[in-house]
Amino acid sequence: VQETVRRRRKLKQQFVQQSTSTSTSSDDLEIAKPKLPPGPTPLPFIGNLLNLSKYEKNPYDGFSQLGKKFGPVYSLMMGSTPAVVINTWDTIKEVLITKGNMFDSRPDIPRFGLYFGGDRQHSLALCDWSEHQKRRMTLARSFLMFKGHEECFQAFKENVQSEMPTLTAEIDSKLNHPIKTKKLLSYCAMNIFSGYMCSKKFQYSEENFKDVVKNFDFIFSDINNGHPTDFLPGLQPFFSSYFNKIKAKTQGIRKFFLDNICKEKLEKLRNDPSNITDLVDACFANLVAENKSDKWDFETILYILEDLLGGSAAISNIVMRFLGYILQNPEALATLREEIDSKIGRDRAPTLEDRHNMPYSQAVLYEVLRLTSSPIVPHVATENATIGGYYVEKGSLIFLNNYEMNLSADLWQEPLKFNPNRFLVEGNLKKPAHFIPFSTGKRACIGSKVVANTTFVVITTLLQRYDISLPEGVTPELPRGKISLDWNPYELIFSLRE
Ligand code: HEM
Repeated sequence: VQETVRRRRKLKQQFVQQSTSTSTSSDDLEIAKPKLPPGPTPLPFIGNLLNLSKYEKNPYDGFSQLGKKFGPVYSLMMGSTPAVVINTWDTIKEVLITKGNMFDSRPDIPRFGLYFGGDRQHSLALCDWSEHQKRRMTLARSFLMFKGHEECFQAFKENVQSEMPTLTAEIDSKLNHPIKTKKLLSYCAMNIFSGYMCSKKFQYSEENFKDVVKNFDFIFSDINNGHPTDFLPGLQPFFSSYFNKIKAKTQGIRKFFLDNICKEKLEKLRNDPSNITDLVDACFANLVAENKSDKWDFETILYILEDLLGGSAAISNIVMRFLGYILQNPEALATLREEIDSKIGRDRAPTLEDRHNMPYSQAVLYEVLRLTSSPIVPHVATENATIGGYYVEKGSLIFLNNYEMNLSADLWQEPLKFNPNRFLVEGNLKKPAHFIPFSTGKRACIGSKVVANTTFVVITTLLQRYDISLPEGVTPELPRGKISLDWNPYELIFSLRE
């Protein structure tokens, strides 16, 4: 502990010296006197992990509780890694926007590499920022955020809508009985994603496809939960079978895409390099780029595909949560139905364009996201810096407490109550600036539009066609602080509407 404190004092001194040597005005000299954030005293080896141990299921709740004692910005030692927790909108903005370039890395957690063939830099979400990442994200964003890409939006729209008859046919074959709904929604979401990104869809009955979707859900759930080795890497030898399981599952996923998508796609591109019809083609175009520095290797593309297709697991989980909440809130369900019946009716299928005309359905999604309170992936300081006037050393982990932004009684009335109307003002959708379920700034989520659009079409299709209920005695468990639910969290019963 003394060593850590000594090291941090030395770093602070260096930082102050650096700042003062380049300062010219008295204002700059003021800025050059930051104080260290307060925080609980760390123990040797484990740091402050004990302070968080009783919040194992939702560490961000723990971050909020410790904030009541230590203030809105405080320091922790996660094992031997220094960390800073920030609990206010002003400091979150400072990290994500004003000083975004100083906090754009990700933590070096052993599992992060394991998901991506041993190197987390292969991942879009878990890598540090780099020129290579910028190029990958520019390409991915153009396909997923649709900005200025009307043809992408149209292709996505056709994909989502054309998957709905497959989903309803599956449900129709099991009417009035409990159905493993999350499983069906996972197949549906994966087909929408692979249809759109790779121009390829699969049968829900294909064994390989079923395995890969289940493996993706496992990995997604694993990422959503913490693990003892994250901050105590010395424990890795005790978890070798768990690590091997992750390795086997991710290798299986990669092999599936290699065999079922990439080989075919490469062949097509070799025959006609100008024939670019989807995101995989656009990635492969970089494989054969003429300028050497623009070239991507085959692995890069495989991992991009894996990362983005894996996003489909977020969809099935959030749709399950959406259904779980409205089934427990009959008033919201009735209002949602009324909106569907009045704006779409019963005679035509819902379309993506309907979304902008249906603010209540959007407000319900916001309320589901607020109560879910999925964390922002931790950022890492790339240089010595300050947050809220406190000194933060290079390499510190930054926990941006979204849970506090979503559930603080200072920011919301009756924060634990399910009330979509809080997002409506005179019938129009309104969201407070501090509500950022997809984060903001240079590392913000690029899946937000895909989430909003897919969830909208799936939910409206189901509610337009079916009465949905929970089996007798079942109450959905909807844990906060993560998106993922179990593989079969609760079954649902569908019957055709009168
Ligand atoms: C309900 C669903 C989802 C939620 C709540 C969500 C939320 C988030 C959040 C909070 C971040 C971290 C941003 C930051 O560190 O500042 C993130 C990153 C990311 N998300 Fe999502 N996400 C969802 C679904 C998706 C989907 C479906 C995709 C892909 C199709 C996706 C792709 C990504 C990527 C690639 C990043 C990394 C961005 C970067 O590090 O530069 N997300 N997401």
